[in-house]
Amino acid sequence: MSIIQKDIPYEFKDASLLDTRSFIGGEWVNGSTNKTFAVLDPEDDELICNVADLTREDTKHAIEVAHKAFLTYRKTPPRERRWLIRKWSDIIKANREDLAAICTLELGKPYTESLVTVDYGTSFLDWFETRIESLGGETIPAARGNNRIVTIRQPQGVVAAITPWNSPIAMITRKIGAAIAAGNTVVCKPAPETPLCAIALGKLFERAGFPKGVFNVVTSSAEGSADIGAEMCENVLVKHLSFTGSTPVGKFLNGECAKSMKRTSMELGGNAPFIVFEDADLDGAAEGLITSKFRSSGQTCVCANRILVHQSVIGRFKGVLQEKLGKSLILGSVWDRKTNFGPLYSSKAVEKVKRHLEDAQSRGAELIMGGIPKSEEGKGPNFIPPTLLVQPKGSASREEMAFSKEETFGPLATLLPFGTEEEAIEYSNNTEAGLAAYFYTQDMSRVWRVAEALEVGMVGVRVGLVSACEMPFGGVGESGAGREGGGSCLEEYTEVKAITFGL
Ligand SMILES: NC(=O)c1ccc[n+]([C@@H]2O[C@H](COP(=O)([O-])OP(=O)(O)OC[C@H]3O[C@@H](n4cnc5c(N)ncnc54)[C@H](O)[C@@H]3O)[C@@H](O)[C@H]2O)c1
Ligand SMILES: O=CCCC(=O)O
Repeated sequence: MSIIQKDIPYEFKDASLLDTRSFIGGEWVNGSTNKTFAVLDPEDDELICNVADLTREDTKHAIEVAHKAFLTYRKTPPRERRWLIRKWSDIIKANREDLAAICTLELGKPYTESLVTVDYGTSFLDWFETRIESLGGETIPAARGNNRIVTIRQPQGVVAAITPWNSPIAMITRKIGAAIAAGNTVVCKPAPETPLCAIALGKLFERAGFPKGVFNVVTSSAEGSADIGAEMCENVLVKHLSFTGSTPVGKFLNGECAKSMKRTSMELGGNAPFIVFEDADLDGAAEGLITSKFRSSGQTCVCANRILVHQSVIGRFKGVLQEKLGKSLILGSVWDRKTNFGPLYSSKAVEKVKRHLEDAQSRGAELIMGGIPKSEEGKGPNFIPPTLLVQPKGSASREEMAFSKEETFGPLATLLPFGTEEEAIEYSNNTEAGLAAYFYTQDMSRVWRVAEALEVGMVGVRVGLVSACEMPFGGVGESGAGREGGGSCLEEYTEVKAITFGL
């Protein structure tokens, strides 16, 4: 019997991937209190199912189980770990469509886009697999002639992972895959809005043949998350907290972990500038902006948020963008294969976009297309169409606009005119965040100058998408610390041990 309490236009090939229980030590459990929390469909806010709401005690148990598993899993030879990661990836690929459907159901992401998300998620596992056997140390010439120094890399132990709703497959494979590939065990708390993808990944993990307790999923309600986070930060068996989510929560958890000097990886919020210089290819820049701004309906940490267009081309750029927006974004049911633009994940998200839109308009920005639909014309309670505004030259200071100070996390693009390169860089860097930045120019010396001047972890030059498993993903400033993916992806989850030999 399906756990889904509503009708959806999709038939699962393997309905056993859908479960409402947590996964601890290879067992599927309801938690000590048998309490549950509701998971809603963002397309209509209807109930999908009720999922096990675990407690701090349950989390403590999961950490102990993961620790016990670590004591043997850490000895698993690299080649064996490699085959296990490969098998997990292959099994996910074989269940690609069902997993995408689960993502569509709980995140409201259009089905075709969810397929891309599954592929993005498995790309990390495939990448980690290639790195496992070369995760070695170094030989260091010793100043004392009768000494020899070598380093080895060892896994850390239990890694606690906390993940967000906005990318419920890739944010799990990106951190958990790396931790497990490096020989650690994991307890993961997925976001309360999207626990079903994490549960399904647990089911597929189980089938890959890993020892019990290597990957554990602890589901919890929004109200219970702080308690689970407290256990993860305070339990001495946890050696590393890997968090992806908002900056305020990340700062808090980082502070808690500092009390026991736990290692942390913090992938936090962004506020990406997107600059179109006067010599840019406007077609390419408009396409890049659509990708960067409207991917996942604007709900990614690397989405363009502050869009600067040189004052001499802003009129032409607006026209090109408007035309391309009308052609490339297809709104409709998230189950329709043609749809590539869906609702926001919740009414909370709608409220924020509305606040940013009203704020921009109150400061003089002109609405060109989109806007908040009236309830009778909307495609569901959480739907906002691609919305474009232009700030006329000379009106209120752009630094005061709400989106200049915090990420909108929605499909709202306000074009801001600028005059000089220095002005564009100054505005771009005028934020506590520092995750991604994008710019379009044809001038090679400007490419280097601007790329070096932007205070961020990732720069896109003439591209609207930088995310890729082989690129080190992460930010500076309040966007976090540490990198996921890229060349040092597994090193993040190891400790270096130096061994000095006397001859
Ligand atoms: N830098 C990146 O790689 C990256 C990737 C995706 C999302 N993000 C950021 O994530 C944010 C959106 O995600 P969100 O709204 O789910 O963020 P959030 O911080 O509200 O929640 C993230 C996770 O933390 C949990 N959580 C919340 N309070 C907690 C606490 N006190 N203790 C323990 N866990 C707690 C939530 O339940 C969820 O699982 C955006 O700011 C976005 O930019 C960053
Ligand atoms: O939202 C943040 C992650 C999205 C990505 O990896 O591109």
